[in-house]
Amino acid sequence: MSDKNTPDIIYTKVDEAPELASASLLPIVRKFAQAAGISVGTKDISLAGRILATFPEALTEEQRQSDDLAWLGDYVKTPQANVIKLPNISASVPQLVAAVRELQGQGYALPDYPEEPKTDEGKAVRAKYDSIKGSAVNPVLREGNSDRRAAAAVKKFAQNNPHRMGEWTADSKTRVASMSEGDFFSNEVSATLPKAATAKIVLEGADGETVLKDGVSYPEGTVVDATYMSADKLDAFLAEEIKKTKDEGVLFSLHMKATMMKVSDPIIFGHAVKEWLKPVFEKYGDKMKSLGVDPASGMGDLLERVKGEPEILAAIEEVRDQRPPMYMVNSDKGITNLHVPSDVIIDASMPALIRAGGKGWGPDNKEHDCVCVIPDSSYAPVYDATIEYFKANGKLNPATAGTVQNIGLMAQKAEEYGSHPTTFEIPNDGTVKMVLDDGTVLHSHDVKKGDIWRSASARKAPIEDWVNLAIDRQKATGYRAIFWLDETRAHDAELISYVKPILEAKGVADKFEIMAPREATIASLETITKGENTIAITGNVLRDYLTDLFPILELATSAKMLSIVKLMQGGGLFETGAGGSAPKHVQQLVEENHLRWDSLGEFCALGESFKFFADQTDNAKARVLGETVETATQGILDNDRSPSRKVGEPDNRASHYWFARYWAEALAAQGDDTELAAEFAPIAKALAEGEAKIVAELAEVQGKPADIGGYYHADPKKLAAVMRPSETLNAIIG
Ligand SMILES: NC(=O)C1=CN([C@@H]2O[C@H](COP(=O)(O)OP(=O)(O)OC[C@H]3O[C@@H](n4cnc5c(N)ncnc54)[C@H](OP(=O)(O)O)[C@@H]3O)[C@@H](O)[C@H]2O)C=CC1
Ligand SMILES: O=C(O)CCC(=O)C(=O)O
Ligand SMILES: [Mg+2]
Repeated sequence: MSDKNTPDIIYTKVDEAPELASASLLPIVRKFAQAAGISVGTKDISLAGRILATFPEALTEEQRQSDDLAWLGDYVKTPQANVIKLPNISASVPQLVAAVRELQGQGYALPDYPEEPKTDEGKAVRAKYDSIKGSAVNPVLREGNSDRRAAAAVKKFAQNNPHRMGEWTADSKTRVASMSEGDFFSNEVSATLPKAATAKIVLEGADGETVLKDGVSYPEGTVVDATYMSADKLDAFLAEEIKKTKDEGVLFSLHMKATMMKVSDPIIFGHAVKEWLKPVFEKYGDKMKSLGVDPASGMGDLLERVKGEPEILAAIEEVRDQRPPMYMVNSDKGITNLHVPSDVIIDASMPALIRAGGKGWGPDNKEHDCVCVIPDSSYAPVYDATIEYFKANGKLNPATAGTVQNIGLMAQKAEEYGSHPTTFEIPNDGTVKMVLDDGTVLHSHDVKKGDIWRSASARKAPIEDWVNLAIDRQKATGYRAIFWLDETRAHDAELISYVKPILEAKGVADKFEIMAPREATIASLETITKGENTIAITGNVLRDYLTDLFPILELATSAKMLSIVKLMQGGGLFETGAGGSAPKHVQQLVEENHLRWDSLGEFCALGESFKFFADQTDNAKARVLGETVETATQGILDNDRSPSRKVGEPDNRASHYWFARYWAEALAAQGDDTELAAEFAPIAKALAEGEAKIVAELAEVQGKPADIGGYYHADPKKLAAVMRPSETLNAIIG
């Protein structure tokens, strides 16, 4: 736990593009922070780091690694917590397996990921790996609710420099398809617990009672939901949509969140793989099972396992001809939507498609309209309404559009994103019951084998904190404020029972509207189309979806978002942007030594973190650092120093040079702290004088492959060499 040796600010060590960027940015941050006596430490929450921390018994003394995630999980519950959280990989099974292989290849004697463990030992290893899988980091750190918005300067920049938007036309065939019955939305029941309780989840079937989960405890006032998705209805829906898509002559696409919804969504993804290849599974199902095929791991894994089976491969080819063309992840490499469950992630994929005018890439390497299959209908109406709005009104104009900010209920594993431990693929027909310790049957559903049943919950303290945060933000901005809650949905109705009395008690009920997601989407689009602003006050899933959707439409990317998590115990967690770890960017760096990652999210978080530190500790220098970070960020925008997407043009590393330079110049120019001004004047001068040389040194390395010594577990020396190629800059930063 934290003690006097705990660094003042924790900067997380993560994966993929943001970790590459850190190799260049962090030395700069440390140098500047040091001048104010602020230490910046790192904690490793990367996928590889978490794997190594989980298997100390398999490693040598030198190879062992501390469990930094567990440490951070405690630290975020302390009032002094100050964490800059970069995006990390939420691993699907294929990614987890690849990371283990890479580490084994580097000499770490880790056990293989057991596909179908039979022994107790195998099952224990599997359970450990499963705890690393999916979204295993964010829910642990997010001990507060979410406040995501574009900083005023960022929004202004986007309006003055509008990005390209694809055209929307009324005759677009793009549409959203969701289940109309049998899904999580239709089957949901919800109740608020009048007193603290412990629950047991059981399945009563023909051969007695099976305990699915015991000892789930909830404090008083928790909203507890239960629901299920019918496997039969899901399959029928998928079959129907595959057929309709073929008739409509557009691309078939499936959009899931298999990372964050790590139990339910890979299963649903697996149903889609099975339905797509139905004739193959009917004929060769047993053979494929014996080869270890698990549809939930995707078509990529499946093809790898059947590559020695010409008959099965021929059958797969034959099916392809009967199917509609599929939305592609990489049409050059033949990677489809159904290859890997974590390749197409709904929060990023749907906005990108919408921004492109409803287009996705087909197998012919051309853009086409798409059917967007989002099986559960709880949140699909947001995308459906957006698409219909643009079909009717044409694309959004980023030069004039207002902004949609978000206040999201997130703390303490709120709602669906905390439901993995209480999600089950039902083993036999029967009745699932949620039974409280006083014998009350809280919820009950008749289910069939293969149905996906889950319970989600939201606690009282986070809900109240969320409503109060919304009241604060509305007061600070005066914007139109909408709670995206559907009074006809069981869970939302319970939340509304919390929301209304708080608004009334505070005398602000007239400042807020409550609308179902579809109506709220239309109202928000109408508001921003007029150039006005609105705050979307949402649950956890819509927090995630909307903070990619609106930024991608308004700013071209969610990487530039300010993303603050005001921790409920007083600390601050500063997320860097609202997007992910951009795997494609790593490929580009490795192939042509160009990193197009934009660190604007890091810059925004850094400024907030310094200012928060200043407030907590009365460290006036920290405030100056925070304010000058903002000036530097503004300089990056005003002077167009953000990274380019193309090799040969300034990239992430060059943007860091400019960030350091503008930051040093701002520190040298300010009058609040003469010591800092004196210290940074010569640094600013050296950076300015070295400009031509530094820019040339950074440009020179591009265009050739770069070796970083690993994808999931890069070699720190090689990484530093690649990411800090300018001797002149390094000499100044040290
Ligand atoms: N907070 C967190 O920890 C989060 C983690 N993730 C994880 O990230 C991984 C990838 O997720 P995915 O859904 O593909 O989402 P990403 O946001 O990583 O990728 C979508 C696209 O957005 C663009 N992009 C995102 N961030 C930046 C940036 N800083 N600078 C420039 N462009 C950017 C890139 O577009 P282009 O390629 O066109 O340049 C990128 O390909 C997954 O493992 C996921 O689990 C996802 C979301 C949040
Ligand atoms: O934790 C994850 O897997 C993704 C988180 C995410 O997408 C978000 O918070 O915006
Ligand atoms: Mg997201």
